[in-house]
Amino acid sequence: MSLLQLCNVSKEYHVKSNKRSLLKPAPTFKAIKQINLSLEKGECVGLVGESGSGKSTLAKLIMKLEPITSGEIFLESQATSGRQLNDLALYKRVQLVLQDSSTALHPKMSVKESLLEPIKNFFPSEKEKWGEMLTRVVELVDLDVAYLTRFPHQLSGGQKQRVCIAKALAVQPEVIIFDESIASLDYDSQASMIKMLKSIQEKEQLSYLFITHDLQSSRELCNRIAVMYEGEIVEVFAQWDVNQLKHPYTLSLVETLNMKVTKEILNKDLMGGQHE
Ligand SMILES: Nc1ncnc2c1ncn2[C@@H]1O[C@H](COP(=O)(O)OP(=O)(O)OP(=O)(O)O)[C@@H](O)[C@H]1O
Repeated sequence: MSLLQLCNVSKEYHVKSNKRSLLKPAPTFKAIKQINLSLEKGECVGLVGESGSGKSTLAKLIMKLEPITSGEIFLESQATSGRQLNDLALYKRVQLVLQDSSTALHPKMSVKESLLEPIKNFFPSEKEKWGEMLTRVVELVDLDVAYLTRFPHQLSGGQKQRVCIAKALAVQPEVIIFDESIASLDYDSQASMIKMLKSIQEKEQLSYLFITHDLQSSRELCNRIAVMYEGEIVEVFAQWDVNQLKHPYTLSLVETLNMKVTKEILNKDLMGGQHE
């Protein structure tokens, strides 16, 4: 069985309606429709889709931040729903890194305090190793030790994001879900972040679910890409071969990406020309 497996997962939200009748059931909106998806050990799966397609909802369902309407999510062979797996046991194995590091970090906690928090919570009986665990995550995310005494407002967006990733790594999970975690960074910072995430993944044999609306970043990082459209996974692919892609939305994404890449190459050529 896969490390993480989603089987026929659906999520419906109740919709507020002015014309509610007591005789009819409250109207619902299907945000996630019968999704099947697996993540193997050491694999990175990209979840790509337009805004509102249901990517974050899926992350929330995996993290049990919202209840599933139907279907089941398994961590190895264990169902995560109900009381079968408590929240702490789930968070020990699966961590979520969000886009907005400002809300994820306590403004009055130094970087060191923020990083020690998950270490103390998840390894309470290993006090003698806390220092070692802290050094390990700081090194993994390539964060200068000088930043340990700083507070979030004294860090750049990229540095804050590194702290958030270090916090997730501190738990020593098996799976990390990145929900648009690098989307707010500029192009160069995104590129160095991707390189770092790739190296961490290889070193730690981690599995990633990388949620993004940017196909370029997932192309560099992911083994497989699952494309979401209106609450459904419409295509999963591993080969970047346009001839093998079927869904019109995937094709339009790849076309936009190719246009972007061509534009970047042209821009680079132009810049090169100017320097000569
Ligand atoms: N708590 C909620 N109640 C009702 N509808 C919701 C709720 N949360 C999300 N939705 C709806 O579910 C759909 C999917 O939302 P979701 O946030 O998962 O999309 P997304 O693909 O992550 O979008 P984005 O890329 O913009 O973050 C949207 O139409 C959204 O309005």
